[in-house]
Amino acid sequence: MKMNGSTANLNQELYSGLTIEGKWNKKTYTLIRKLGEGVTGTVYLARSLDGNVALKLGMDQMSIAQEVNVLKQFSKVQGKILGPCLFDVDDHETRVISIPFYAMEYIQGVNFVTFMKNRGSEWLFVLTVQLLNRLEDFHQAGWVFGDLKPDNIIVTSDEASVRLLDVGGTTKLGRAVKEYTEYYDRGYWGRGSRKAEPSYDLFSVAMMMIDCAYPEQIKKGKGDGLSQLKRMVSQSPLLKPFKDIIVKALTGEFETAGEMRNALKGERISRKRKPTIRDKEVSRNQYKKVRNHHKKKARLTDLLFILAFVLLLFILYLSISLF
Ligand SMILES: Nc1ncnc2c1ncn2[C@@H]1O[C@H](COP(=O)(O)OP(=O)(O)OP(=O)(O)O)[C@@H](O)[C@H]1O
Repeated sequence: MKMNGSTANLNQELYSGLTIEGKWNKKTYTLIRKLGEGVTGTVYLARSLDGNVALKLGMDQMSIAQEVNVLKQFSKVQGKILGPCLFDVDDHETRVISIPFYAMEYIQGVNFVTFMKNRGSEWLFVLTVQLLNRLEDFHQAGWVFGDLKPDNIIVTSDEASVRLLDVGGTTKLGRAVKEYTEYYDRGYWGRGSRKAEPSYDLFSVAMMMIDCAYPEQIKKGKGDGLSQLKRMVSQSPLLKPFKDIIVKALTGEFETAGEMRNALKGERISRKRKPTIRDKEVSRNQYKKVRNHHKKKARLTDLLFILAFVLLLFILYLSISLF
């Protein structure tokens, strides 16, 4: 990530251990450690009187205000968790500059792709379904997430649930996507426009699923991007069950996140119904067991029948010899 002049100035003013007090609301925050840095500012884990929070500090009043606006709008969407909760908005005054900041819910966990390391298709199914549910909430509230990438998708440490971070890229449906990362952008791969519509986010979901299957991001070749991506999808055992669904998301065939989620669920149901080689082996063994059991039973009945017959002959012989 490029660091501009103002981000460098900002970083000179901030360090772990520093306690800042908001100019207006007078709440204090002690910076614990840096969580990350984006184009619009730096995010710190900080301690407040109410517990730990994520504090985003920036140099540009306008971009911080825009992010705050988006977070405020999200909080109006009842009953849905769209982004992190917003707690406080204020300014930190130093001797030389004024640093606007906001405090939000600290979401603890690891990013989507890191979480998927050494995990199989079942986890990929569970997490992608959760992610699609989150995106569906966004779309239904009239937004496209836009800058969907592993860093912005956290799988929480407590209950492995998917949460979305960084509202900087969220764009109203129908407008041009505000912020994107080339690799996850369908325009870059020649697969459509940057118009904010659900299929824009679904392309990024497909790219992230591909990310989970390879240790490094794919380098885009010279030819047709789609053929290259399709090849990567078919070569991966992790992605095999979702192959057709990923390709559909790459080619914009799903209109909503719900459609993609239902396709994943449908695929899983049919996968469970199809007997696997192991299932077949188990039922073959069971069949052998039952057959042997029947054979043994038949042999015993034959033996009993012969014994009864011999006994009858013996009784007959005795009665003839006696009379
Ligand atoms: N609420 C939060 N809880 C936990 N970590 C967070 C939170 N918000 C941000 N982070 C961390 O801080 C990093 C920087 O976040 P930020 O939103 O500033 O920018 P970004 O997504 O990296 O980049 P850009 O500004 O270019 O979109 C994130 O990648 C994430 O690791």
